[in-house]
Amino acid sequence: MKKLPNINNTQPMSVPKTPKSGEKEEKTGDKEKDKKAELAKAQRKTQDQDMPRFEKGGETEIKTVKDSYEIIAELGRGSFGAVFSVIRQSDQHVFALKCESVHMKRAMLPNEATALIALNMLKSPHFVEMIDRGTVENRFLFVVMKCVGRNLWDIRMGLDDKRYTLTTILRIAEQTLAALRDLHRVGYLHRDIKPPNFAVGRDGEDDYHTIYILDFGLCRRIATKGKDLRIPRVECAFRGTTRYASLAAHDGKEQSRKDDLESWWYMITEMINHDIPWKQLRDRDEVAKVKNRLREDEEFMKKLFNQRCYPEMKTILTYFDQLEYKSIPDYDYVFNYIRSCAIGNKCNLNAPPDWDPNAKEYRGPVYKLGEPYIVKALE
Ligand SMILES: Nc1ncnc2c1ncn2[C@@H]1O[C@H](COP(=O)(O)OP(=O)(O)OP(=O)(O)O)[C@@H](O)[C@H]1O
Repeated sequence: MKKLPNINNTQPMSVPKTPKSGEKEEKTGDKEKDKKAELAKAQRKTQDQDMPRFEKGGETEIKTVKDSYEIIAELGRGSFGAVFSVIRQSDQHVFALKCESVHMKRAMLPNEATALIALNMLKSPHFVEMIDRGTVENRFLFVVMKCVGRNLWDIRMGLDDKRYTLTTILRIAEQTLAALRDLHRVGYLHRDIKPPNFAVGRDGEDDYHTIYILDFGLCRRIATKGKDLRIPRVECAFRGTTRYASLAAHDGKEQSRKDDLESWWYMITEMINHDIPWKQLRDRDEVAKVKNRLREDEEFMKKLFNQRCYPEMKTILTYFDQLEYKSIPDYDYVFNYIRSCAIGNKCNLNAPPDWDPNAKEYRGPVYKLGEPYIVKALE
């Protein structure tokens, strides 16, 4: 086996402990559950066998018509398959290679690749560039894209007390909001907004303070040429992750831009309060009940925030709740409340983010106000 180069910047990623993304968690009896679990285990085994086997020697290179890529390390493994760091042989640049077994019941990677192509038409600092794609016959599909660093869940789990500072949270809020706005501008919904699906640039690189949006396996195209929004389906299967799912997703309704934003609100709320009241709950209906209580019981919400950012976060949630399926959210309005939260709490916005405490100052992308919703170049 070839000697592998040492890639200092590539950090292995642990599997996030957040609830996993799901499609349809049906309520079934014990026997049926066991049968399903066994089937899933068998399917998982086949999928695992389909993945590149670079560690056992031999399989270190993946070829496409454009180039060839040497596998260096495994970055993550999930329900979909696996992500590896690779070196492009023509120029020795590092990229990430995301693989999905051809034996998946429902292929997600082709959807992700189509979305990435559309996203790359807009030069957003929060999108990773997809540079290549291909198939290894009868085993796996793959896409080659920019390699990023740790995700927002893993970073938090590695901090003292597992807590971000408020300054970092508000920077995260600002960048992830901009990422969502840009995604929606290209005509896509994400439908699985959660901390593991955002990652920062790689340590030591210029973009270490930039946050990227990842994992478009569940995303859905909502806009097409000349048409802003698809007609909503009457009933939809659950898509997303229970902890961060919007109330509409809980109700089996068609999701739209407002639902990604509602998930974003739960994600930021969890960071501000170091917790979320429905964290321990597994039943989706029980989780929805607590999310509803947040709206109905002012004291419950006040207590949750313990004064920190309460007025701003409450205003933002009230605004999201007023939006309809077809509404184009006012992202700048939300950003202004995030900024006012930073000013009210005397945050030093020049401070570096918690994942880079030794940096002189913050150098992430700043939120741009007044971005047109319809992007002319994409029309
Ligand atoms: N471009 C990339 N560069 C570096 N690491 C990446 C990249 N894309 C994904 N990863 C890492 O690989 C892991 C899995 O990736 P991703 O979230 O895309 O897959 P997933 O399994 O579909 O997600 P889920 O956990 O929702 O099932 C994550 O830990 C993520 O941080």
